[in-house]
Amino acid sequence: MSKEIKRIAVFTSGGDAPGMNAALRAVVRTASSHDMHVYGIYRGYEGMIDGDLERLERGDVGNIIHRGGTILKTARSKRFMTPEGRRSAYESLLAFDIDACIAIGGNGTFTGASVFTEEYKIPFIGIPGTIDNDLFGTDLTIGFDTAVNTAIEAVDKIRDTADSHNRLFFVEVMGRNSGYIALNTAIGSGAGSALIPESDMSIEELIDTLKMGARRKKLFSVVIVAEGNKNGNASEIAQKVQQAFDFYDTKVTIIGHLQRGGSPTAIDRVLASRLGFAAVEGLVNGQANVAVGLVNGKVQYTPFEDAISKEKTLDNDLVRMAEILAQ
Ligand SMILES: Nc1ncnc2c1ncn2[C@@H]1O[C@H](COP(=O)(O)OP(=O)(O)O)[C@@H](O)[C@H]1O
Ligand SMILES: O=P(O)(O)OC[C@H]1O[C@](O)(COP(=O)(O)O)[C@@H](O)[C@@H]1O
Ligand SMILES: [Mg+2]
Repeated sequence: MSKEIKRIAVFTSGGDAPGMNAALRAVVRTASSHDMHVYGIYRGYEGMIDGDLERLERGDVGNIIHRGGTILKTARSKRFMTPEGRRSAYESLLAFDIDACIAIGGNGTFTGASVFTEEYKIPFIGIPGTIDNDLFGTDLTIGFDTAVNTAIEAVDKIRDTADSHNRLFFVEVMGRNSGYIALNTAIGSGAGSALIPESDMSIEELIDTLKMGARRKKLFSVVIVAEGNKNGNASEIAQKVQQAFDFYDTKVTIIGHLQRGGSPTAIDRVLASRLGFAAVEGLVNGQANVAVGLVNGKVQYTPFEDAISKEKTLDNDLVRMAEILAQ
């Protein structure tokens, strides 16, 4: 019989993502409804190592559901990658008498949680919070929808100026090793092409596609470049294309961290609320060392091992559709 969970700690870690606050709110309020005490850990694993924890009550998470970023702050922690760092983190959790942890973060955060729970017997539940949407075991990660909406809004604006000149814009979006943001931005903004890590499209093939457009007297074009694609960054690609094909005047826009901020969309707020709620309910029902997600609209718990190691593959039909619709 597992120990009754009375005190939990919650933290945000890795890249911040819009909706993390909404998830935190749901965790605190659901846990309170089970009479648990909740501690917020500041700055992710860094704060866990330093013992930077503070009691959070229902009222402390009021007026945050609509705010981007994370009120708990976040960090990428080198120290947690070492056994000594993790030992200090464990000692902090013991000092606060923490029975279980809820980690809101991405693949790196879950990898850290998985390593930690192998070493120390404190149950963890992961809530997928990253704009990259690169986690197996959930159709959507918190922040992805907001990031795509931000990128689409940017491309809409770029279209206006691209159309007014005879210009080819390369718009670079985030997604460390994943083309989710790029592909969805391309589909939603009606871009001419997307270069994503999952596809083998070469610069030559891209130039052929652009030439086809030029033959149809397409006077401007927008190409979405995922930062993790195989042909280099947007500036390098733009330079190569400009040298080989000068029909268009070429420009580059890197959306960058704009994609990480802003008020979460309705989809992200509802997703975050559902996942925060399900994380606590999962703990109450004996779940441990799993990530919570929504698959086909239903809550699902996936062991950390699978959430980290199994690949969430892009739907090939979606890639094919994007290519057809762009012509
Ligand atoms: N193999 C690992 N062992 C221990 N901790 C890890 C490991 N991989 C990642 N982490 C921890 O998780 C943190 C967040 O991971 P990161 O990749 O930066 O963001 P995300 O969780 O958003 O993918 C890292 O800074 C590190 O502290
Ligand atoms: O903000 P940083 O530290 O420059 O990191 C940028 C990276 O973070 C992300 O925005 C989000 O990734 P994670 O959620 O995995 O941290 C990536 O798309 C991008 O490559
Ligand atoms: Mg990540």
